[in-house]
Amino acid sequence: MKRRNTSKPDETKVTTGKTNVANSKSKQRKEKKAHGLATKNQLYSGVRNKIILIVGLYILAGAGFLYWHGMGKSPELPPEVEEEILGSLPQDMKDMDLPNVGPFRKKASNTLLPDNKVKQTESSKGKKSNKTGNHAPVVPETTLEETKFPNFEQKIQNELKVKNIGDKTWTEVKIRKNVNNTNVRIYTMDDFLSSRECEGLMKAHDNHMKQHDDQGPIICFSDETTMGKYLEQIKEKWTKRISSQDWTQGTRCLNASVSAQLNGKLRWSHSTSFYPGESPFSTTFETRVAEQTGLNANNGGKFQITCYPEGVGYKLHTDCTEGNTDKRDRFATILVYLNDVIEGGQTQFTELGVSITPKKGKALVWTNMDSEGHCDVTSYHQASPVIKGRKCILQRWYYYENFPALGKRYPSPPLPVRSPTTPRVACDEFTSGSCRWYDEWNYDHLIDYDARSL
Ligand SMILES: O=C(O)CCC(=O)C(=O)O
Ligand SMILES: [Fe+2]
Repeated sequence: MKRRNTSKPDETKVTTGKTNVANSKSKQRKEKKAHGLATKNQLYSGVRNKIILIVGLYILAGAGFLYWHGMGKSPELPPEVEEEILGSLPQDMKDMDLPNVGPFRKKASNTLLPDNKVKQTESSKGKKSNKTGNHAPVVPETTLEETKFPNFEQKIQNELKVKNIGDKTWTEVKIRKNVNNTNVRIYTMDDFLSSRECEGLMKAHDNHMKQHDDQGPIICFSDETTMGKYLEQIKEKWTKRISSQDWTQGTRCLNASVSAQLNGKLRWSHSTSFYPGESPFSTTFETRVAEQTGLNANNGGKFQITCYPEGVGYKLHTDCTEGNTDKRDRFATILVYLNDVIEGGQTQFTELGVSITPKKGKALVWTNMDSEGHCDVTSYHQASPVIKGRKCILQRWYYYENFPALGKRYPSPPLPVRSPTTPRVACDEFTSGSCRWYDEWNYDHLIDYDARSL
């Protein structure tokens, strides 16, 4: 654009010169010369333009040909990527042939939930860490019969051993803060996922979200105080006082009608989950992870795609449970950025002074626990809010000690009563813009579930 503007005045000058020199022979000669030059220039530029046009057409035709023949496709990813990744995701776990795991095992739902109100959240006080991610593992009871999973193999994942393959190399991220002792190791690798894989995953997530378009979520809060803080933040748009009838009994979730009124007023990120074996991509990914990080596929849980809009981040948390005694906990996390973010959205390890900027295809892998299976609190991290653009990531958590139901879809809890496609929004640990929308339900919002884990 700029070039065209600067060259245009020069052309005008030549034309003006031509008309003003008509009476002088020398000027006429100059004029002829100038005219000749202009004609030659026109001729040259005509030829040049033609060449550019022909070369351009060839390039276009070549690109089209290559595209048609599948060049540039990542060999690992099948063509209908969004179908492959998420197309077959079951929306409802009712039909799945899974053992009855979790807190509902062998219990009728009427014996499960006491006549509790959300106010009664003493149970949550008993939690070891109130900053553990709301997606913290929901570990089914140990009595789960292993015979139901004949191929289950007990494995311990107590180390992260990154390996460079070809020109794909890991860089160890330097810890910038003085910490006395940390077991956290952080590595990054560019282009861990190809462009096509990243785009495919985002597209799959977006398409999956569209299926929920007409289904407003049910909104759950970790407790009433937290809810108060969120509502305070939107006080210009929300004046209603929440009373006990506004909750679904036995849960920390608002009922469907109040949730619907709140919908669109709070902001949140969106997560889509898929499980090992539900798509060819899951196998491609876990094989690549195993080869390049030593993280054993059998110790991996679900896969989670999360997209954050502007203004949304994710609270400061650990992926493992602080003070854990149970080693069925998240030893390591792998996170791949699926797109570039214009501004904001860094993954920040606050105790370690580390901040990673999202970059399409880049993987970030780190340890959350020590080699004995204790959660390391120096692994606290947060997603800083996206300032401009959108941020999408793929995450998978690898457990220190695996268990039979790891990486399997759990049967959904019966409460709140909802349609099979009703999503859930979890707002906890108040930090501006830390709510998350989930396409599946776990047990975190059930008062009784917390009480059981006391
Ligand atoms: O989005 C990020 O950068 C971090 C997300 C995260 O830590 C999590 O979801 O557990
Ligand atoms: Fe995390």
